[in-house]
Amino acid sequence: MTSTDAQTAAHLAEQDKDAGEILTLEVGAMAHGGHCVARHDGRVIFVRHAIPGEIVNAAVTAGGEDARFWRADTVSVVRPSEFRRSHQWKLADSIRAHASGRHPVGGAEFGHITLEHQRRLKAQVFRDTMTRIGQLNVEAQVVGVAEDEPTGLHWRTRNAFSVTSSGRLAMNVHRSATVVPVRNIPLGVRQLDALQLWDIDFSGAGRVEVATPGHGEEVLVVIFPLDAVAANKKLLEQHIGQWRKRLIHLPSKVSVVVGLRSQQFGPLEMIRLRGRTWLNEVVETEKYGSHTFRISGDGFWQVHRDAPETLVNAVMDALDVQPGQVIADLYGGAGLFSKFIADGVGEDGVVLSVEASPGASRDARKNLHDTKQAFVINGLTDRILGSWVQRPHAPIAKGGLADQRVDSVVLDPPRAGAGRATITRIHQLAAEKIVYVSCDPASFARDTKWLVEHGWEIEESTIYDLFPDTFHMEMVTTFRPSAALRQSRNDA
Ligand SMILES: C[S@@+](CC[C@H](N)C(=O)[O-])C[C@H]1O[C@@H](n2cnc3c(N)ncnc32)[C@H](O)[C@@H]1O
Repeated sequence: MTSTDAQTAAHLAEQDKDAGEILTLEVGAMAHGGHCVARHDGRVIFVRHAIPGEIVNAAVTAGGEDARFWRADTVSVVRPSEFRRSHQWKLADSIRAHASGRHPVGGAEFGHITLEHQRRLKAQVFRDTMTRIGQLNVEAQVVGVAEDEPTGLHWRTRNAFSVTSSGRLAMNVHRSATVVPVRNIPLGVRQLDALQLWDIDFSGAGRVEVATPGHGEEVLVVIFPLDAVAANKKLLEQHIGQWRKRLIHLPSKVSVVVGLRSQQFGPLEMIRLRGRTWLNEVVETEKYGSHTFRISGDGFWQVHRDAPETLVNAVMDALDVQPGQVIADLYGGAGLFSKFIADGVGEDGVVLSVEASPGASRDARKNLHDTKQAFVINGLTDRILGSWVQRPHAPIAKGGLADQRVDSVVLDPPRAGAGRATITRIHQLAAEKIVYVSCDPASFARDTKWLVEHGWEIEESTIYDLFPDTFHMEMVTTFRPSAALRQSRNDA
């Protein structure tokens, strides 16, 4: 143990009586979540900021006699991997952070690994997760975005910040409420750093979200007040007055709103401080044309600057849309896929875009208003599917399918996946094809297992590296009915 490692042990032990012990570990495979699996005295330890095959000194960050497993952060490397490089972001670099007596911020846990090897590890994590949870052997290739820098930096168009007690933008330490002020975001698009939001005092805010589209100059800043501020009208007004003054010097293309939300999926009340409550996102593809989308302050949008184009191409290629088809776009957001699918099915076809958030559904209605074949249905996927399955003869506006059969289903659920009930209902639609867009291998593996139990087979699966320098990945997978499922449908 070096003297720096000893300092690390001391500062960790101050915060958690079980933590702080420095262990020398030979680390094994990368697991889902961005940590390598190691063993010490018969105990499993999840080690972050390491690379499979390395020997590292790691400081225990969560321990305890009764814990099923411990967690540890690499603080120095005894035998480095040939794929190790110096971390791209000082505040997220575990080795430099612990050497200066603090924890690294979360969000760039693969920054110490060469981009090529990050992608190999993502393929391995996907394969292992599919075997362990999905009980299936699936190989998928990892495809990067062609324009990505070899460093894996400068791609995030959506960035969320905590706020320090003195009002500065900050990032959270992994699994912790501890915040670290930031003065740049290396993973963010360059336009974000240029705004210098770090110099602004956001006192009174609990969170600040910044949307900086990959293509264009518009920016939307959403300030979420602390609960105590949101609950006190006079205090809120005071802070709004201060934020308005402090943000006055920002370029004219920067819109700022205050966001107040009372419940998940409830509408976001937006108080406009300057500019608009939404921005435009332009999606240009060579094969499927271009569209502009209006995205409000609380609306979901794919995070990598080139993710919308990449996923539209992948989903449209997988669907192979034909004129006149009926296609369900579940978890449809602001209508990204629905808009391109609507072009493909044409006026004789139907697109059913299902989305739970009222704000995103409002955006979807605006984005799809000139396509009469597209219907935006606001509600929970599970409930809408239940209604389609039970009342297929009812008109679409009354919760039915107007007697039409769904040809293909696209689903792009949040990280938690779709869940068993929703998967069963999707199966009951008896479509010819399911295209599943997933950002989480574990929930995807679980949902796949249920689809396979219902008789579906994977035709093709591709992993898109839309989150470089992090452990996250995006999968697009096409499922087809197996021969047995087809037979049982014919027999029915
Ligand atoms: C990963 S995003 C995908 C959005 C869209 N496909 C896109 O690419 O822009 C998931 C979306 O599902 C919505 N959502 C989450 N849970 C839902 C549910 N149970 N039913 C319907 N929509 C849901 C979220 O509001 C979000 O817009």
